Amino acid sequence: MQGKKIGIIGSGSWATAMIKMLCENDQDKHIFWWIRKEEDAEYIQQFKHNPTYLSGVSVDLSITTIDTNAKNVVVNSDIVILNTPAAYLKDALRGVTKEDFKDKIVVSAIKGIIPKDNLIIGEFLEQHYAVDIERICVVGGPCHAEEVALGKLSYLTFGCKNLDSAALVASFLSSRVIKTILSEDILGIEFGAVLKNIYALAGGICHGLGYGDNFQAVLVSNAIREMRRFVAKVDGDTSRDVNTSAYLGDLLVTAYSQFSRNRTFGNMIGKGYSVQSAQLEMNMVAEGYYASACIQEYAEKYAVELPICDAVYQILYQHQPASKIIQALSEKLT
Ligand SMILES: NC(=O)C1=CN([C@@H]2O[C@H](COP(=O)(O)OP(=O)(O)OC[C@H]3O[C@@H](n4cnc5c(N)ncnc54)[C@H](O)[C@@H]3O)[C@@H](O)[C@H]2O)C=CC1
Ligand SMILES: O=C(CO)COP(=O)(O)O
Repeated sequence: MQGKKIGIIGSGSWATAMIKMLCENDQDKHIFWWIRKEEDAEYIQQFKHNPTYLSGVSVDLSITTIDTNAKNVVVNSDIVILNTPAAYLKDALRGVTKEDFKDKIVVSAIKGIIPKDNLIIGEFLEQHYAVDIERICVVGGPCHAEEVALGKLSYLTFGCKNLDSAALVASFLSSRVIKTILSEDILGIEFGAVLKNIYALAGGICHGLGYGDNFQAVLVSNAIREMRRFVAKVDGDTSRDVNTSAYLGDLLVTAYSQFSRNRTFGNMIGKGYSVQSAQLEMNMVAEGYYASACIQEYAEKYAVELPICDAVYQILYQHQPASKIIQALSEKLT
């Protein structure tokens, strides 16, 4: 086995899109891919496709080992990419120890907060697995798995305090159609991604209620300012440029794209679906639903006003009528 060994933990759309990026990138490597369900692993082994997500993507089994044991994948890899929804990460890593993560570069492709622990993934890795901040990398930027599957030109931002590590990870995912950007702003990229999901959910709710593009534009304009205020409050950095692709870019793609899980989920809520029925209707996870509850605690902790996040929380968790809450929100937007 030549080159670096790269592990992927996750078997949904984004993990499958990353498998495509890795398989199409021409650097020497071997991939270890954790698949949650035994039957899916057998299917991929036989047919070289994920049966459930992005089934058009073909898996190069000459450089990919499929495994249903996450510990094996972590232990065998030099670089481990975490790619489950945040709510399932602890479950996916059951049995994996701090020792297993020792000296690895650990990459989070997750855009969510671990519910109950209320930790973004970087914090979770430091606290639960003693992963040093220099070895934690996050992947952000506007990039839908479905467009990666279609070979559409996309840009990813790799955030790491150690830019050499960010560059190393990026070098395995880049290609003619995947451009990479490096950044040291792990915290900003992580929180930006968490918040944009909540804002896209708000946009979906408004669309479902019948608000038009004029209002959506005002909502998104307020959302990026709310994001900047929040992240600056968390780390005290007021110089961050949120108009770049990892922040504004990701907010725009999630707020407007037909592929967005969060917008689709919000749209159903705006149309009157209950949270449960909207979740059942989608075979995918809208991270913004979980993040909405978690971010309330952060807002209190950092004493920062987040009117859009508050509105989403009142609709999803306090069962307030969406039309009344969005009407009240609309009075606060500028
Ligand atoms: N889909 C996309 O285009 C992008 C997704 N992301 C992020 O990637 C992360 C993964 O999301 P997706 O791949 O989109 O997920 P998805 O919504 O496509 O798939 C759901 C995933 O959850 C897993 N799952 C369902 N029930 C589970 C359980 N009980 N225990 C463990 N796992 C379970 C499924 O196996 C599947 O991997 C999220 O944080 C998302 O925000 C980031 C960028 C793009
Ligand atoms: O983060 C994403 C694209 O950058 C995916 O999230 P959505 O599917 O909600 O847009």
